[in-house]
Amino acid sequence: MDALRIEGLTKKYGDKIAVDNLNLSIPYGSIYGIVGPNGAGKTTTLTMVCGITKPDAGTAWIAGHETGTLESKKAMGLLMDGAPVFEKLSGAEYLQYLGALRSMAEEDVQERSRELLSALGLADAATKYIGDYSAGMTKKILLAGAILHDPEVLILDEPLEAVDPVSSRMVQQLLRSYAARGGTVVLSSHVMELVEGLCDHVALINNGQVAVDGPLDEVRQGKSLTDVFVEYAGGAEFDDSTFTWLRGN
Ligand SMILES: Nc1ncnc2c1ncn2[C@@H]1O[C@H](COP(=O)(O)OP(=O)(O)OP(=O)(O)O)[C@@H](O)[C@H]1O
Repeated sequence: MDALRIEGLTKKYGDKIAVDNLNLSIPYGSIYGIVGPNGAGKTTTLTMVCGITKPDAGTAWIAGHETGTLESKKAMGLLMDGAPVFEKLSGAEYLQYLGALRSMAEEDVQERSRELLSALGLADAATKYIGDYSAGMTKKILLAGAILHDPEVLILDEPLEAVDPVSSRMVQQLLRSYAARGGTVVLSSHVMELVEGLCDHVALINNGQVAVDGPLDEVRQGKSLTDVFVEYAGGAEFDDSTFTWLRGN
């Protein structure tokens, strides 16, 4: 059984096929990177996987539980880039709220919150409104919220974009340690160095489909992930004869 299995997921917006009969198998204990160009369908795929967006066809299973079921929601921790946040809760209150929602024992929530806030450099901001957090601080408190209940699978949409290098290193260590203990991380990112340094598996999504996937070294075949990305996703050459108006006289 896979930690996350996606079969035939499809989503259209009008005439645009955002996700096109997409299949993916993500093994337990892996740190799985999903990469692809802007508009490739990464976020749409992840929102369907976690039950936020209803697919037109296909389904997914999280730790063996079909998407949308209570069991699937219990099994996952979720960080969605751009999702609304509780601006009028402090970081500590947000974690308390999530703990209560998950019926966690109060002392567990206290202890885990303390550890998470401290590790993520948010201890001093624990009593500050999330609405007053910077973009990176918001990412980190959402990550703390995703991991608080020790889920089987963490689904993280662009978790480290806007996070400073010190915190990013700490988060990566946290994710590695979580995966080494059997947890599964599925993350999307545009930072190829991050994916190369952190993930053991990768899938490149292009035009709503998986262009290539597998263990990182098999996908890379001795090349950099950026080269593989450009190979599959293509890239326009910059034409120096254009933009003549840019600082032109
Ligand atoms: N709610 C929506 N209504 C209409 N079109 C949408 C909607 N959500 C996504 N799309 C379209 O679906 C396609 C896939 O978008 P998606 O956000 O999944 O891409 P992505 O790979 O996450 O991109 P990025 O790397 O820029 O975050 C895009 O063409 C986008 O315009």
